[in-house]
Amino acid sequence: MHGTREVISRVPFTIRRTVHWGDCDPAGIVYTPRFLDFAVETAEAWFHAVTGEHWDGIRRKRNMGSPMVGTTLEFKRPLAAGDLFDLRVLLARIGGASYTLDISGLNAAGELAFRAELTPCMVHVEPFGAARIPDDFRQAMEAYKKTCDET
Ligand SMILES: CC(C)(COP(=O)(O)OP(=O)(O)OC[C@H]1O[C@@H](n2cnc3c(N)ncnc32)[C@H](O)[C@@H]1OP(=O)(O)O)[C@@H](O)C(=O)NCCC(=O)NCCSC(=O)c1cc(O)c2ccccc2c1O
Repeated sequence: MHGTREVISRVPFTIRRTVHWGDCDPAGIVYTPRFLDFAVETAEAWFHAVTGEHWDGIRRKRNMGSPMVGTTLEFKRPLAAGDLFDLRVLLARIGGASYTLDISGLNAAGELAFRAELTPCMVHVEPFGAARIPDDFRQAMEAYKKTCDET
């Protein structure tokens, strides 16, 4: 397949992606900062799929944002140009203002290539500050987490 990105599962939310030439360093394997891009792009798509709202929509309609307050990355196996890999999203925690996504990068053999934990925090833009996750988003996240936990 020469595709770039496609959603292959809604629960758990999973994106299949190709490693592009431009994702790689001169050694031909994915360059470290690209992994954070992969994870954040996936978090953006997950948020839209689960809440029905795009990040830009929360700014325009609710005067809110969702900046990251914490990230961790672990690298287990290299990915090379041309490789297909999956980004699978589990919702590890739903807090007051923040929540934590556990994103696994799985190679074509289904092995863990990398893992990212991302913690976005809901904020009000004006005046700027942390905000409780809105009830409709919270309900959607809880339903997603419950379905994943049961699967
Ligand atoms: C976001 C802040 C304003 C929060 O400040 P405050 O002091 O009020 O924070 P609290 O201590 O009360 O914590 C709130 C909440 O976050 C959890 N938390 C805080 N730090 C961490 C951490 N290091 N790891 C994990 N979790 C953390 C804390 O436990 C609380 O959670 P509860 O669930 O218990 O309520 C302030 O921190 C701030 O302004 N930070 C800077 C944010 C930033 O610049 N991020 C980096 C790049 S910007 C970005 O990523 C981004 C920006 C946007 O505008 C977006 C808009 C829309 C979508 C995505 C965006 C985006 O990704």
